[in-house]
Amino acid sequence: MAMGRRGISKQPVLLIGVCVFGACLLLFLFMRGRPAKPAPETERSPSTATGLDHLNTVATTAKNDDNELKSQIKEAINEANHNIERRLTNLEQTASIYKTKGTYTPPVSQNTYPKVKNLNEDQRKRILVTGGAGFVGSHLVDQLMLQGHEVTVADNYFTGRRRNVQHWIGHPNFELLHHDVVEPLMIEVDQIYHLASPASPVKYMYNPVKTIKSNTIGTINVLGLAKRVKARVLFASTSEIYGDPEEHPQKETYWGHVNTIGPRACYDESKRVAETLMYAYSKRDHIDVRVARIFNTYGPRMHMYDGRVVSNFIVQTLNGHPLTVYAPGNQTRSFMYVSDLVSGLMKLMNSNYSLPCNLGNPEEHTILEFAQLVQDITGVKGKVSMKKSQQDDPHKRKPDITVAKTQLGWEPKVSLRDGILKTTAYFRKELGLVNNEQEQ
Ligand SMILES: O=C(O)[C@H]1O[C@H](OP(=O)(O)OP(=O)(O)OC[C@H]2O[C@@H](n3ccc(=O)[nH]c3=O)[C@H](O)[C@@H]2O)[C@H](O)[C@@H](O)[C@@H]1O
Repeated sequence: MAMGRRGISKQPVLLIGVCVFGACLLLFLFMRGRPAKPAPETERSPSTATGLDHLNTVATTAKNDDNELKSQIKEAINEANHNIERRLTNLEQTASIYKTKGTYTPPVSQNTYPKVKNLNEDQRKRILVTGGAGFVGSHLVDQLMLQGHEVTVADNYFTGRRRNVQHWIGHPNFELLHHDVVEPLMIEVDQIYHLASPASPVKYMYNPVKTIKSNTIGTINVLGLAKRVKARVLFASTSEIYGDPEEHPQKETYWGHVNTIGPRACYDESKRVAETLMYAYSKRDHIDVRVARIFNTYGPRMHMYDGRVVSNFIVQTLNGHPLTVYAPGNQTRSFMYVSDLVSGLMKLMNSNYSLPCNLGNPEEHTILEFAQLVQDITGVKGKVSMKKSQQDDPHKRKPDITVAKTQLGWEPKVSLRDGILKTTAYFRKELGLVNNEQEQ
């Protein structure tokens, strides 16, 4: 019996041995048969890359020495497994931080930040910027940080980008939350700049219901937070609440002319409701509110494919493509550089003025003139390609900024020429037409 058992038990061992050897041989032949074309480094994790390179080396050097081959392959597989386990542990740690804190700020290798002011406890405010990773939001965050405040950014990254605030990540005064304002947020703050909303017509028309939710439910959530923690709120409203205006230039007292069922209504009407909510909460719950009606703003950190006219024209010019002008071309806009807007927003927030306030540059141009200006300023000649008109596109727009001048002592400072030059320099970099060092 004993002899029989020993005889039977030898067979599976032998079988397993043959299988392992066969598998290794197949792997060896497979590696040898593969063309020597490694995947690009960016597509491979370091652990996978190390493991595969090792296997390749083993497979090509071991030749006929099967035992050596087997043990080296085993070693390579162990090493790859070990690396995978290590990376999994790291990911699990990250996930558990995210689960408990609702946020995860990865460590950054750099520890040099732009120099911020050292404010004492009384002067330093805790400030929330919704949409703070967006084009305007990130410039505002820069100024608030430089002034020495504690800044929390909440952004869902629909149009915002982490890279816009990358330079603050890890700073003790800065926190970045991946958060959509349609969900409530529970934090302690003294001031809220509520900027979260898509702003380019192309982007806000992409999902009209989502745009409406961001501006209505999002604003209710922000006002709810303001009520709980007694924070002052500034809402980023827009010149679009005037619709296709019948009064020119537009004063804050003008009630507007909006097509409630047109393609722009999701933005225009939800911004109008948001303004209404601001004053309804203010009246009922005594919340301190500010409403900025922002006119066409441009500058660095606009997305290359944002879709608005300034980024479109500059990128088209630099790419040598025709400039797309929507008919008729004699519609007008007044363009403000982003740093002017940021100083206006901060002045309004810290003023005693609580009624809506226009922030814009009153210098008005037709779109055809603007196309010519972009070419003159950049020094690159291009063609104009006339496209069919956009439904409900406002025919004219120009802010009356008397209120901002008298109540805030604010007016724009950056000329269109300087602003376009700075923005062009930014897009040159984005397009890879110049390296970073050259531009700085
Ligand atoms: O800043 C504002 O006051 C508001 O206006 C903008 O809307 P709009 O003025 O239509 O912005 P653009 O998309 O830049 O268009 C400006 C004009 O240029 C025209 N355009 C746009 C893009 C293009 O490639 N070609 C072109 O001729 C448009 O038809 C429009 O007449 C945005 O909707 C809002 O973010 C903002 O609140």
